[in-house]
Amino acid sequence: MPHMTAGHLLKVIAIDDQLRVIYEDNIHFDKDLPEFGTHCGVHVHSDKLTVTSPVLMWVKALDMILEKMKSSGFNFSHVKAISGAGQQHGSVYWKQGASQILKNLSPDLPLHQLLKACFSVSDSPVWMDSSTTTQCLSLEKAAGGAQQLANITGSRACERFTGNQIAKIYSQNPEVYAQTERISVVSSFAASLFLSVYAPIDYCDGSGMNLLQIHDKMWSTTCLSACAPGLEEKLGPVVPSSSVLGSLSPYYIQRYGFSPDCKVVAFTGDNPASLAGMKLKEGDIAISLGTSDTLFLWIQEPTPALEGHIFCNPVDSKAYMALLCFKNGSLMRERIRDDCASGSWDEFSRALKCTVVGNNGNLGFYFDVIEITPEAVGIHRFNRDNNKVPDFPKEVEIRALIEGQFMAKRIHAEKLGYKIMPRTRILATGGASYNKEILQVLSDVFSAPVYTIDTANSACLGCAYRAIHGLVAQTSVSWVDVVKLAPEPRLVVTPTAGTDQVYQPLLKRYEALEQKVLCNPIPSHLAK
Ligand SMILES: Nc1ncnc2c1ncn2[C@@H]1O[C@H](COP(=O)(O)OP(=O)(O)O)[C@@H](O)[C@H]1O
Ligand SMILES: O=C(CO)[C@@H](O)[C@H](O)COP(=O)(O)O
Repeated sequence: MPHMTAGHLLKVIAIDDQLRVIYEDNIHFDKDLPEFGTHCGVHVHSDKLTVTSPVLMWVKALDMILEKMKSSGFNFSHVKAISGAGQQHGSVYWKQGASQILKNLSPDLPLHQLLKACFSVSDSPVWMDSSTTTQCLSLEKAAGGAQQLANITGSRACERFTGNQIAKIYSQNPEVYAQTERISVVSSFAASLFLSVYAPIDYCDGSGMNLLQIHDKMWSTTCLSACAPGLEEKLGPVVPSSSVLGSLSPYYIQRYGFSPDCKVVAFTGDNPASLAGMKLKEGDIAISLGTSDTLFLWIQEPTPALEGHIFCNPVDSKAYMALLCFKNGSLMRERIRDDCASGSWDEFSRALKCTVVGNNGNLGFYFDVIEITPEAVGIHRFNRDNNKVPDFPKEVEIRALIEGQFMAKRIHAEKLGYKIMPRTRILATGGASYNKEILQVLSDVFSAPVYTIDTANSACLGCAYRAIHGLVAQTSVSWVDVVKLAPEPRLVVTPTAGTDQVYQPLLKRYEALEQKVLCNPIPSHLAK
């Protein structure tokens, strides 16, 4: 059961009926599709706030990965269902007439040639974009304030959320908006490619738009009309995340040999998909260390706040998930790795091993790009006396980065009401969860054991499980039954004895220093 997710890679996993992974591969946007000139899959524009990806790059990556599967001899005819995930909040703008082209795809040609003329916006805004502050302010005003908007949609207005991105396109280019017949999020866009008709947005990814009422799962008319006219029609319906959307398009049956019985199950966001892939239980805390770092929890009763987000739950339509997003994740770690560890993860890990827990009181904040949690930018280093210092020795810098990233996660999770208990398990995923030394710091800072699943690619795996769930969700088979054969998370590290005493005072200091960093004005060229 293949399925797709888009970060700076397009990935695929296929599993068999015992939930064993039988195929896994990816396309690296920068390396495999250099003609699009992206860095980490995106273009950062000169204002440093606008961040986009070429939509045709995503389409071509899908062509490439399917061709790779075909040449490796993958048997497409056995696939019963496809589901997938995409980075959250990013959006795709289909031009008037695109639905007709989509319906009549010739199996002789690759998708990127067939769909060339289908998009009214060729560079899709992605989750890293933070250029819509004006639109956020007016949306909060229209909803009766930031908290009120959070009560309705699960989040206060956020620059990257799709409603604000649409509002920006409408206000700057009303003619482009008028030429758009349908707006998809990245996940529903990918599902549309497999269906050859526009796919509905699922409840869960819909909750990352500042447009959906998370309680009754209907579009909010107040929010829609505050963003752009006629928006409901361009967004189409929303559906439960486990819905079967329809059968796979004949294009794939003829070109790759899929079965005509293969179903497409609703696609969703990458973080919700990870929640599914990790078999999260109540009380667990999931930390994804991907391009962005995210922390999420399964919750029953949503209490939206000004910080963090509440999304509908991807596997239980009565439940929710809470999420915190940290923008300076892997790319920040890579930058410090390149500056302080000659570009080698091994050298980076050695530095973590040879430095002491608590870093002798040295603390750092590392935000190359404007951070989401907390809202701050720049690199700020403090010695044990809380004095700002211009630099640290290389090993100290590496530990300060990793300890700082995890202290921020613990502090902000606790602000959301999360309490670390003796039975707390941290489930780690994403590219950096391959790194045991990084996970040891995570375990020490949280004073809790860290588990991983066999693939760091939990979003992809979660969608394979969701594909099976979609097929049986109409019957009485529950999610828990569907994933019962899936391997249990594996214990990787436990907290080093005595570290809690070291981190308790450091966490207090970090929280106080964070306030100082916030107070520093954001440089005017980066001001939101
Ligand atoms: N051994 C490692 N140590 C730390 N980070 C790593 C290691 N291997 C890969 N990574 C990081 O993982 C990131 C990719 O994570 P991934 O979860 O695949 O990304 P995405 O969020 O785009 O799906 C890379 O940017 C890289 O920095
Ligand atoms: O904006 C968020 C969550 O709110 C991000 O987590 C995106 O969903 C992008 O994910 P990655 O590319 O880091 O996987």
